[in-house]
Amino acid sequence: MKILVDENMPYVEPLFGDLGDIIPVNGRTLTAEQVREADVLLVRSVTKVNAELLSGNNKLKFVGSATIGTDHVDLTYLAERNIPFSNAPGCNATAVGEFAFIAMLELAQRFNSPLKGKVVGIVGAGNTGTATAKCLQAYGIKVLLNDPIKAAEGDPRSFVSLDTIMAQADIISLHVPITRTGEHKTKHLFDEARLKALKPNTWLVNCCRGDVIDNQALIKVKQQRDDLKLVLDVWEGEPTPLPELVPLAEFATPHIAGYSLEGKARGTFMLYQNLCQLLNITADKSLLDLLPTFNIKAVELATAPNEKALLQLARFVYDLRDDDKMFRNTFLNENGFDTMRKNHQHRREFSALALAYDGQSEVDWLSNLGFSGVGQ
Ligand SMILES: NC(=O)c1ccc[n+]([C@@H]2O[C@H](COP(=O)([O-])OP(=O)(O)OC[C@H]3O[C@@H](n4cnc5c(N)ncnc54)[C@H](O)[C@@H]3O)[C@@H](O)[C@H]2O)c1
Ligand SMILES: O=C(O)[C@H](O)[C@H](O)COP(=O)(O)O
Repeated sequence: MKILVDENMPYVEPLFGDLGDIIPVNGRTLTAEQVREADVLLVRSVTKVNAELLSGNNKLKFVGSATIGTDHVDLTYLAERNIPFSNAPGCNATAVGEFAFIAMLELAQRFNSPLKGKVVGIVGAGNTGTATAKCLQAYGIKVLLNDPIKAAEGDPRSFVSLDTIMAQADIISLHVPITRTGEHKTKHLFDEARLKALKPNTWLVNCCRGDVIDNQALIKVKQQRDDLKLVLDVWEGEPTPLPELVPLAEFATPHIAGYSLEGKARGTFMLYQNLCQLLNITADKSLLDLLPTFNIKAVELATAPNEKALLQLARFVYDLRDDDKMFRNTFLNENGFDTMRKNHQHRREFSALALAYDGQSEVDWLSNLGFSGVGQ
């Protein structure tokens, strides 16, 4: 069996090695010719999976995408051809939630404006929005959720309108899929008018899809409003963001909010489980065996951490400043955006770090945030 795999998908060899021949490919430049003989195709978000790519292949048994988003896949075409497909919903939700939370802590430190006491509006209350809210609520932050689709479906959480978020939130974090049609379309949800209407000193975080914000309008508005602070992980026109926009963001990264080792491993593992099910094979590998041990065994806390100390703990797990610096220095190089994504592998999730502390009840919120071993 020929298994064609995006070269940026980790842990493929230990999971799929027994199932067939693994052929790594560049997902961004993948051609129909390369795909012609594949039995299985495993992609990430940079591969457009459509008739143009697949019409020359008549033996494909499975297409998997190790991602949450499916906007790069023509699902109708796959269904018409009866090619089984699965993505990996939720695989990197914790990574995105922690990324957004850490970015907010970093902004708070940089501008000497504590996160504690602020109100955060989450637009899109699915997997990644909920993971972000979980971190914020563990830390005692008031969260407002906007998701008209979930509200209509009867989700029992409280929801508010986007206008309420615009009026009340100090920080807005975006977690919607990109949709271009329909009542709730998200393309340019934040257009020039909405960007101009952001209340003074708003922090805007985008780690969903670049074109949820009109990037040209963002440049225009930000150039007139120094009070707005931006965290941008995703960009219109990836892999070539508008060069004028990058310096206007406080933190800028190349679509790696979901790139924790755990998140990436989970994505590949979910596809492994789905393919095994399809082939009627027992999935006997374990996700835990894939991850390396973390290089810090445990951190002993003398007292419950204040916000500055919390940021220090978070930086042990993931120092966003490193990625921001590297991105600014390399994004204009040839293939700079993709090279940084390809080589990205140092980041862990809070659960990788064990904390030791005597008086457990005072720091329950740290275990709610996701850290391990609190109070042991
Ligand atoms: N930067 C990254 O590395 C990264 C990682 C994972 C996911 N993503 C992106 O983030 C998106 C969201 O991921 P998720 O796992 O939370 O998806 P999800 O499907 O679990 O949740 C998305 C939510 O957005 C809601 N929604 C849709 N349109 C809306 C609108 N107009 N206003 C408010 N809410 C709306 C939906 O009802 C849904 O609940 C993905 O589609 C993907 O594009 C990016
Ligand atoms: O939708 C997703 O899951 C993310 O956007 C994904 O993590 C992006 O990473 P890629 O698949 O491009 O490596």
